Amino acid sequence: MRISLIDDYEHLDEDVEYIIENILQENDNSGDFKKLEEEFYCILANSCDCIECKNEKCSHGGSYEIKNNKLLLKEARGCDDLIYECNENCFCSRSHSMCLNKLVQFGPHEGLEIKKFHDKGYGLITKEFIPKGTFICEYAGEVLTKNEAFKRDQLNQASNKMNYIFCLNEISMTSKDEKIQTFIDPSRKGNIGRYINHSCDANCEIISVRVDSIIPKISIFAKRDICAQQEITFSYGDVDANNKTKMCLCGANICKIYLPNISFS
Ligand SMILES: C[S@@+](CC[C@H](N)C(=O)[O-])C[C@H]1O[C@@H](n2cnc3c(N)ncnc32)[C@H](O)[C@@H]1O
Repeated sequence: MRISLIDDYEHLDEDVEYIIENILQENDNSGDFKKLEEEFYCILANSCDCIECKNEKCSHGGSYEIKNNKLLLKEARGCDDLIYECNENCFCSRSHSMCLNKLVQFGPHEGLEIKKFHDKGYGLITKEFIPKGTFICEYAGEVLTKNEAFKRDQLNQASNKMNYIFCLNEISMTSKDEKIQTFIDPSRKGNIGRYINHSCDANCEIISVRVDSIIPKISIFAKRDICAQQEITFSYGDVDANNKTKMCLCGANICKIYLPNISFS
């Protein structure tokens, strides 16, 4: 755990454990778990040796920029750009020099609040104005194997429970045909991100950010300005034509009527 990560949020429900970063699921003695465990504890070796990581010249740089004294996601960044933040192995960390490539690793935005909605359970709102490009929080929980995610999803569906499992799909850099899938479940152990509801006209987007692990951090950024008291939302994905089970209650004009389900393909 990084000492610099500050997260003072709490769950309202005592049955849910508050964790500030992803943790690995329990060992189920499967081969898939062994592989996931290796990835989870593998440290990324791509450290930079900049005196000051101020811009694209840093091997990690170019994704964030300072606007009105705030470090925000850069407007002009390419959609396919992967974000690797500087980490403890970088020269900037040892020398405590200027670094603009550290954001997600410091923890969630302040001023978020869990609010009870009458129709869709809890949701997350902001007490203050949030400018476009602000990092809101990570969607942190248990990192699962695909098999475990599938099993938990089946149980959730059978008991008509809320679904918290998120599947992040990334295209491999080495083979375009290969998909990298990361399954995060904050239903039993998670952070403040677990309260973010879906909207068909979401004000936030998901961006994968890596700091010192191969496992990406599912990071939620504001994709437009968000006013005080507004609900924070992101899109859970596309609605699967063969799995229209839950009604979407986002209330957007462009609502697609059904809530997207997790896709395992
Ligand atoms: C990640 S949780 C979000 C937080 C959740 N509302 C709670 O009370 O903890 C996802 C679940 O919230 C509910 N939900 C999220 N967005 C929704 C929406 N737009 N319409 C209806 N229900 C929604 C669904 O039950 C979904 O399975």
